[in-house]
Amino acid sequence: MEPLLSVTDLKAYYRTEAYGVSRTVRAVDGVSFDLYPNEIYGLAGESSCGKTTLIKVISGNIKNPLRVVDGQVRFTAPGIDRDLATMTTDELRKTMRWKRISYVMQGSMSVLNPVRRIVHTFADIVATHRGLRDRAAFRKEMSDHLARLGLPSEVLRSFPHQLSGGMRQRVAIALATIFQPNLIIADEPTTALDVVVQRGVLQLLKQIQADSGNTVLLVTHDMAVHANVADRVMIMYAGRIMEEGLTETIFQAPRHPYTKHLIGSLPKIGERTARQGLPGSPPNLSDPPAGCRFHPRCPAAMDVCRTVVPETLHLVNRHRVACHAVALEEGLPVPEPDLTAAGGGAADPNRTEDLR
Ligand SMILES: Nc1ncnc2c1ncn2[C@@H]1O[C@H](COP(=O)(O)OP(=O)(O)OP(=O)(O)O)[C@@H](O)[C@H]1O
Repeated sequence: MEPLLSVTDLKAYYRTEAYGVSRTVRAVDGVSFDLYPNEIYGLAGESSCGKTTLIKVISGNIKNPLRVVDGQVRFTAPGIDRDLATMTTDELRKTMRWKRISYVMQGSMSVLNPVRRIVHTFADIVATHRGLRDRAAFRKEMSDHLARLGLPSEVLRSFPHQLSGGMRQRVAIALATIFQPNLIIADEPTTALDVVVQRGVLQLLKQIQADSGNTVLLVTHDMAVHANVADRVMIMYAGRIMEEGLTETIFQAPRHPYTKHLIGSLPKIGERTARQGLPGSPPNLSDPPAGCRFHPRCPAAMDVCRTVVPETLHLVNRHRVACHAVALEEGLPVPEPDLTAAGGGAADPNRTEDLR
């Protein structure tokens, strides 16, 4: 099957200037992955690992100081085959936003206007992106759409503040699916909600995906959400992909030490002792460590990890992992440490690269 979205060697950097000193933050640094029709793909990783930057690029929200430095974001669906990284913001807004790619974010108030009834927000979006002639037909269409999602049509007459947080988030999902987009990007969609409400919202996302056969890119740091909802999961750390695989593989047989740590830190029922955190914090991406970016925190780090960027290994069952220790476990050749690399990232091929 052909991917809906094929991201190839994407590099997206922030270039900032303060007190005459310029800094380049390598937030997404050589990322490649494919999203297929009819799947929920989970994107996981701690704060600052580059999740938001990656979805900014995919959703066409590229503004100064963010720049796409290299790579492709190819979107292929009936009637369209384009590299999103080369499209202008205006073109993306007119041809892709809502109709092809829609976006559900944490706390829906940013999409629901607090001083307007919900029906008006729906009408604005439809008027802008499809045109709105017959108001009665529009109301019927919206009521039917909400009914399909199990939502009462009365919400259309409400103001956002009259609804609970969970209901607002369901309305935001309804809004994002009006035009049956090929891709729904859900960015921490349940993070602000309590666990019971969270379950209902995730159930709705799953139901929509199953009914329409579209693709959901689910972005959250919460591994428990991925375990419950995603078909495949990708783990990012410091702007790079550490591991990707089917959800059951990632949770039952993780290979990368970082993935093992993320899964090991999930609470278990009946457990009374506190879980051990991983010492240290994600690196400063304007001066990332050489070699594997996880090596300063990795319990399995070897000399080679400090100087040579690990290649991505392709294991069975669509499982990918970038780790020298895993290569060793697999009996694959592991490079010698690069003795010419002098700390601070000199062995990182991207360090000499400048913004184009
Ligand atoms: N506008 C900006 N200017 C400079 N650096 C930025 C900017 N926005 C983000 N960054 C940096 O880019 C890196 C990746 O950030 P990003 O927000 O993509 O991570 P994230 O995984 O989404 O984290 P979070 O869950 O906290 O949003 C971080 O080092 C962050 O400090």
